[in-house]
Amino acid sequence: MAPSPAAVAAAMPPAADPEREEEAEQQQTKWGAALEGLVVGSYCHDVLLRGGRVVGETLGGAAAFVSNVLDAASPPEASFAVVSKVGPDFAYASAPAPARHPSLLCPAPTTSFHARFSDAVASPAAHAPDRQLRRVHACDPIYPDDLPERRFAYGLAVGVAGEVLPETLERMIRLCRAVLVDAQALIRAFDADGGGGGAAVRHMALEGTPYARLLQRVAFLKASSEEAPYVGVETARRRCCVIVTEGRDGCRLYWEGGEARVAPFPAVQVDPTGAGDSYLAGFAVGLLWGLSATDAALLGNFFGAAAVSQVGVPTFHPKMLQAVKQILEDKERRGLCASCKLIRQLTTTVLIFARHRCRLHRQVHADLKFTGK
Ligand SMILES: Nc1ncnc2c1ncn2[C@@H]1O[C@H](COP(=O)(O)OP(=O)(O)O)[C@@H](O)[C@H]1O
Ligand SMILES: O=P([O-])([O-])O[C@@H]1[C@@H](O)[C@H](O)[C@@H](O)[C@H](O)[C@@H]1O
Repeated sequence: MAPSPAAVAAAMPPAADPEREEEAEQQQTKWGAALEGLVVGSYCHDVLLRGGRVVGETLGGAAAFVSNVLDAASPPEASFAVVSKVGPDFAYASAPAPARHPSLLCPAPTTSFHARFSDAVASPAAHAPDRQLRRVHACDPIYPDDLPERRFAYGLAVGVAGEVLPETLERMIRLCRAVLVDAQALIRAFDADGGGGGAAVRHMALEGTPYARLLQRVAFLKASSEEAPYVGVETARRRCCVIVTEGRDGCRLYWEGGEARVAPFPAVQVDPTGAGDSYLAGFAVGLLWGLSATDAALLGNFFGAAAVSQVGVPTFHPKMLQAVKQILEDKERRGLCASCKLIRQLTTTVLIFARHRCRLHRQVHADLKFTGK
């Protein structure tokens, strides 16, 4: 029987609790000197197109969005390493939105995607696919030997172009105490170049892949509502806790014997790219701060909403981050764990910073000449 989300969340080591120092020390001896995470997945180049016209070119790849949130909101004692591969053409090693965590350099070109957005003003259905992806270049896969030879507190398998091989995921599971996986790393297939500029991205059933047998050793599997049918939620929830993100409707958690819906935060969607990635990182950060899985999902929704409010890898206002960290620290110190309180506090933060975000939108729009939805 799959463990409950509470049991799985407990597998993820929260930041130091002074009352549990001895236990923390023992865990650290077993799982490495620090509360260190391992992020595996390649950075990429994203080209955003609307009506056949390029409206934005940005740093992409789940690893970029994930490390952005981990850098911004992890507890002070938590760190992480990124294993990512890029080619000599990689454009964002020192650009204004840099890939701060170094990557392994390969002779192959950097993975790149073209995302085609429809001209529709707004999609009427919350779960309708909002973009068509084509993979234009694929860098080398990440092999088990590319991973550092040490233990990690947690791992995030966040490939975008099939680069996290089954044997690499297996190695992550061995090295990390708890592994969180984005389904997009496991179920993407790439149709041969049909002449339309790259390979169309489609999905295959998880059950038919070599990753399926590893699921029972994974803590959390996150899928978007578009990916969920390919994951097979009813089968997967018997092996691990499954999170289905539902765009502007928030998300749902499924485990064997239960499920929970977690409410979204308000956002003005500018560019949906990176919402799922930022969600997963926010969720992991929540667990590191010692939140329950459903409260951590709330933090996932918070960072997912922040991601859609900007083009490319989002910039967070330092005061907003300070406010969020204060909420998380208070919760830790005073043991406040009621979701409704967390919702109230985070919603207030969203509203306070909405004005700033609007200014930032205008600036980013002007910089990138992105036409918006
Ligand atoms: N328009 C939106 N308004 C508010 N939150 C959003 C919006 N779109 C996405 N999110 C947040 O980001 C999460 C991931 O978005 P989703 O679109 O489901 O994933 P993906 O980017 O993988 O398709 C959602 O669960 C939600 O928390
Ligand atoms: O939008 P999202 O699903 O969270 O994740 C996205 C991937 O699906 C896409 O392949 C990649 O090019 C983007 O940079 C981003 O990582």
